[in-house]
Amino acid sequence: MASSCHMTTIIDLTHDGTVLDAMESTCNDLHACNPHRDVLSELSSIASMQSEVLDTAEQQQQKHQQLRVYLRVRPFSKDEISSNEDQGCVVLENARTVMLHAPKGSATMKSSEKGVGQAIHTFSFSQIFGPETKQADLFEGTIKSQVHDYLEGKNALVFSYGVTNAGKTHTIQGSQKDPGILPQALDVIFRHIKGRQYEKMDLKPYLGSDAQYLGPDQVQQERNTKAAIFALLKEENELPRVSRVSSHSSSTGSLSFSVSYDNTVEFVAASGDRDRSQFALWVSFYEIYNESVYDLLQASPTSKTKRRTALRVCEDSVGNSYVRDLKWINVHNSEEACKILRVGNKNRSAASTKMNHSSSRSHSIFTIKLLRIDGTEVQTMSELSLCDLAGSERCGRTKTFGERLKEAGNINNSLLILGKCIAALRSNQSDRMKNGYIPFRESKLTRIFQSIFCGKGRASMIVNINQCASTYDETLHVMKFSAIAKQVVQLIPTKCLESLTPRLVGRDGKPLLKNGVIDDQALENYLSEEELLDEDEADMSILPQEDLMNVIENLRTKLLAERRKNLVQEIDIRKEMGDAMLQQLMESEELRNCQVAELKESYQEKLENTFEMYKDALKDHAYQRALERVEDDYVPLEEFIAEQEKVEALEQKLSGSTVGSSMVPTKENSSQTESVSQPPPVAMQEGLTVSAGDVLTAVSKDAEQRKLLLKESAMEKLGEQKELIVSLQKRIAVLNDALHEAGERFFEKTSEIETLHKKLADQAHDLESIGKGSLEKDKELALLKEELAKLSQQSPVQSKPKRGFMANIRESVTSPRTSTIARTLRKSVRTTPLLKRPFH
Ligand SMILES: Nc1ncnc2c1ncn2[C@@H]1O[C@H](COP(=O)(O)OP(=O)(O)OP(=O)(O)O)[C@@H](O)[C@H]1O
Repeated sequence: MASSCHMTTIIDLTHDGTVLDAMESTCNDLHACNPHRDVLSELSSIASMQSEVLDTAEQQQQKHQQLRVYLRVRPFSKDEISSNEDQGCVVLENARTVMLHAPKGSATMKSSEKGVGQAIHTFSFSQIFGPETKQADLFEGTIKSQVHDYLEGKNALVFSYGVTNAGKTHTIQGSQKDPGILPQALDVIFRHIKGRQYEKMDLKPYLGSDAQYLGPDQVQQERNTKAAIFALLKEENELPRVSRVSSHSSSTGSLSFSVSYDNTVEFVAASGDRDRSQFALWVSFYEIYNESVYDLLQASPTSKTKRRTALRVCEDSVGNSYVRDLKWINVHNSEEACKILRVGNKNRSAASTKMNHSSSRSHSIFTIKLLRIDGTEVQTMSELSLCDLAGSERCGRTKTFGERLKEAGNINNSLLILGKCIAALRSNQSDRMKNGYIPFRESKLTRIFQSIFCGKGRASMIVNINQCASTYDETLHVMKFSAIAKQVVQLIPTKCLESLTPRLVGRDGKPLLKNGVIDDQALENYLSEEELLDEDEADMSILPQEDLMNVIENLRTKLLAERRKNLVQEIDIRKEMGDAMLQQLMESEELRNCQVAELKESYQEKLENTFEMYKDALKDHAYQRALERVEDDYVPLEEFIAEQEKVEALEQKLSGSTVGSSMVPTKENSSQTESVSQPPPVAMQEGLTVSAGDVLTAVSKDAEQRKLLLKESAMEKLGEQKELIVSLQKRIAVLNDALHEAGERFFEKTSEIETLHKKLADQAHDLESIGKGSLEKDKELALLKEELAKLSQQSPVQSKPKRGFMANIRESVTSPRTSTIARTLRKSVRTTPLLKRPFH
């Protein structure tokens, strides 16, 4: 089997020894499949810190306070079984360990087959709840202790996390027969405060952690608001009822909860010493969609054009975040609370339908604030929030575009920031010296629950998964995220509870209560929330003036320091950027110079070669011409020497005959003489009477003359050749100049050619559009022709003039255009090879 040859990753975060390796492998795998790589670097750092063994007492305590992360596995639906989703991907090893086997075809399996990542992963949780787990058991095993702490005045936050359709809402809200942890918690709370309810409705949660005293008119206003909200359900004519026989039940209208959980007795017993206290319960229900907060108790506008009002997240004077203008409704029993839940669900689905998005794309938060009141004094105020997170699937899978992409981005972003905060918290906790930045303010979700993560309450997470093979990769991603979340240790200082005592504030920022008695003067000065809230972000106006001045002074100092820091940073950045730009400019300048030099060199070489070629050609030509001229009159030297020798021989012969007797030339001799010296001496022709001495003299004179003639002609030719050479040299110089000039012109022409290239491209483009236009015109013409043909058929009398008309159209529409195009085409055809011809 393929999976057997792949390595198994054990991510057992409860055993210190294995943590390091496990986290590292988690991070590696996340790198392979998770787009949020920056979180992962932070997560890797957690892994390294985990290597420290938790064995001191303090660390042991921390271990107990680790963020509790539970796993709930949803059972298969019938459809899923029939579509072969059950491929044994999720195997529960024991109550704390689960093994994930990548199915065939999943990205994880493909990666592991390529040698990246593993096909089998093991994860451990605080507790695992299998598919058969009952809702009551889940409540018992998960948030029961948190609800207990809540009743004692501590804050609690529960996240329900997982991909869409994994069972998050089922876990929180449940169904009619199977109520989730929220109705069960409400049931427990109301059973706890039964008979001790503060009925007056005049003490209400205010800002982040304070309480507000309401005047009679304001109380009336609260009643009206509550009635108006409940009225939204009246049309459905469902009366919620709580029936408790052997089990406890509550209703949310269409959701009629039957709560079988019955462990509230222990809570009541535990708080027996506080019997004198009374309790007021206020609830709110809101959602965070696309990084905007919307009150789910505010009916969404019916008009399509009207938008829902987004609420602002603010901080009070002690840094507690709260949603400004959020509706808080005083509820007296589970039914009322569940009605609120139902109204919220209704508004949520109405808004999502109107906006054309699935409600699972928003985070919904149901908050219950419990005020413990002694007389007229609010002793404690605790908060229980149940947060049903949006589906955790990523963009790639959902194939989102436009608004959906933004939405998916925001969902992923808030979950990413949640992950970042968790990682940063863990990192800071591991290294006491470290005080790293925790990006709470980067998403609405983390900003609202910042105080809980910072020790003002306990958080837990219920991770929901389905076992479907088709969603395996997403499920693995969810598991890895939760493995990291489980590493967060929540340090909750015991002193923190004292600071939770809510204050009632007046106009001057002083508490309305003095020693447990309402200060009438302060009450008179009491301003409405609207008047107090000048600032959007932090409601500083509720502070005493002195404190306010201090705060302002502090802020001013901080601002100055921050500005200075910014200025220095800006200067540094500017300098850095300037240097970088200068460097870049210099580099590009150098590159350009090199290119120019190279180009110059290559052209110079080409020019020199061309020049040499021309020079050689000219020399050759000049030489040939000179040779041609000389050839006509040229007497070869050998011939000349042979002639001279003959003359000399003749001279010798003649001198011989002068010494002996008078020489009578024989026929032979005369013919010899004739052949040797031409023309023969006149005396010889005249008769044999001429003496030999005279003949000799005449012959030698003739030879002398011939010599002189030859010499003169040779000298003449030499002079001519010299002149020719000089003139050729001059011509070469002229040609040199011309070549230089040609070189320069070549550069000019090259740039011109480039421009022409561009023009040509433009013209080709124009031509194309003209061509298109021409086609259209042709079509029109064809239509016209058709119409004309039809018309001519209809009225034969007019056929002659129509033909002429058509011919005109053809001539005026077709010919000029065709000729223009043809001309342009011809031109471009002629131009192209010219431009392409290389320069020699
Ligand atoms: N433990 C369970 N037992 C039986 N049915 C369950 C369980 N968990 C979920 N379901 C059913 O599975 C379906 C999907 O559950 P649910 O709507 O809670 O998923 P979800 O994660 O909240 O989805 P979304 O993100 O779309 O809100 C519902 O029909 C629900 O009734």
